[in-house]
Amino acid sequence: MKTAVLIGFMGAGKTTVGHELAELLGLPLIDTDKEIIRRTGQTPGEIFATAGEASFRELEYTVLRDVIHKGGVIATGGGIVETPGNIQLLSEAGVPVYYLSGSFGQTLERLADDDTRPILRTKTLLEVAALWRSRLPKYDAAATTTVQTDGKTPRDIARLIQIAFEG
Ligand SMILES: Nc1ncnc2c1ncn2[C@@H]1O[C@H](COP(=O)(O)OP(=O)(O)OP(=O)(O)O)[C@@H](O)[C@H]1O
Ligand SMILES: O=C(O)C1=C[C@@H](O)[C@@H](O)[C@H](O)C1
Ligand SMILES: [Mg+2]
Repeated sequence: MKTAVLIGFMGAGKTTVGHELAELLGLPLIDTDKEIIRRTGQTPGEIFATAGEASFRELEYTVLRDVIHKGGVIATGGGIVETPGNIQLLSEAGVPVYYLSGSFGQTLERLADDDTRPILRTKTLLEVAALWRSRLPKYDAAATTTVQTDGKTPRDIARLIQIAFEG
């Protein structure tokens, strides 16, 4: 079965676009955050608060390693590029990796009323901006294709990816 991976910052739309893309491609959707919840019974927020971020990153690596060869649309967590082992898994698998790239303002605006991201709950805006700056080159390096998302609906974005994927 074919595989397409979505990466990008929190709020980029990986989960939302992932649903649309999976439907368009007729593939299952695997969301690494949801898979972690399924396996542990805890949300990312709960794991960050109890076991800590390092434990969450280990779980995230294990999930990506387990699913990368299964086939399907893989919507990753925003911090997937923080673990070098994940970058290696993606590059060794040789699968297309789509980076959902938008402006800082539009991306974070989508999460204004959302308190489920532990990183946004515990960091100041300046710290989130610093995280954004430090992550952009990592998304760029891990991606095989960058998709601009500002002003586009999730369906539009999924269609653009479908065209690139079916090439
Ligand atoms: N292109 C878009 N246009 C408008 N709203 C969007 C778009 N993409 C996502 N959203 C909205 O933004 C919010 C965050 O989207 P989503 O959960 O898909 O982000 P994510 O990239 O999966 O984030 P995370 O890294 O935290 O998992 C949701 O409320 C979603 O409906
Ligand atoms: O950007 C991040 O580091 C995160 C994004 C979410 O998808 C979750 O994976 C978790 O909240 C951490
Ligand atoms: Mg998501």
